[in-house]
Amino acid sequence: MEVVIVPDSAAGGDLIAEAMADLLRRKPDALLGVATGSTPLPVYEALAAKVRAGEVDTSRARICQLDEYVGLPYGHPESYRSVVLREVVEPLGLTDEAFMGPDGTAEDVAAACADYDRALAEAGGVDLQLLGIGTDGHIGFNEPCSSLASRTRIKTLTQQTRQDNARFFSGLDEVPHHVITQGIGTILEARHLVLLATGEAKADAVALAVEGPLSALVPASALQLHPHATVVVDEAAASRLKLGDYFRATYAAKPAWQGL
Ligand SMILES: N[C@@H]1[C@@H](O)[C@H](O)[C@@H](COP(=O)(O)O)O[C@@H]1O
Repeated sequence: MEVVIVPDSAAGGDLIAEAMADLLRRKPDALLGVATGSTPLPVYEALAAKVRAGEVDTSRARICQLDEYVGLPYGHPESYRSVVLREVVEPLGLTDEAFMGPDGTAEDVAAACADYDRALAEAGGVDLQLLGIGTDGHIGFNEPCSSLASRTRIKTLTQQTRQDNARFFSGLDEVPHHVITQGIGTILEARHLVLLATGEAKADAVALAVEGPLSALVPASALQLHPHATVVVDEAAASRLKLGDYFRATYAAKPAWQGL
């Protein structure tokens, strides 16, 4: 696992957008897995700016969702499908054709989950999966004690996560209890995992994920199992890392040709 400590969220966004652009220059139809929440927005803004500046062509890029609420009506502004279309697909000038996600409106949720895992595999697998982290250490919507081998499935949100996400809804009661999320096993199949965490509120979760034991209690610790995992954190999110100085020195000495 590589840990990169950046001064602020904008620098983290630039760094990851450049990694995505670099991937798309090598593989124009790369499948990019995207995350929702506030944290990844600087990544999407920086990537869209690169497209406008002619630095990268995303016209053949493919985008896939990490997770979804169950039961929000199609077109609900806070369904993750709507969020990803609004924040990623449209700004990159892509159409719905380039986009795939699990069906949170399906009557047969188990079948929708299995369908999504199959669709990801048939698409050739995810090339780069961007992740955020919940304050409880979740990735996607894999809450604490999710199996490290889990596949895409339905999960029940913790009260903490529902409270954290209530800001996107008119109140806590509006936040669904159930979600579909790529499993931890599914996420680990992506070729490159990039987790972005910013702000003091994520510092404990980051320290446990990076330096704690591998544990289902901290789902993000599963990144320790992945051969190509990059954790990008700002100073506040890095503040509880014991090895912060080592991570800084290692990144400062990294040959530029290696990229992320
Ligand atoms: N399912 C999403 C996660 O993918 C995201 O990482 C998390 C943190 O969001 P934020 O970046 O807004 O803190 O929120 C939700 O739970």
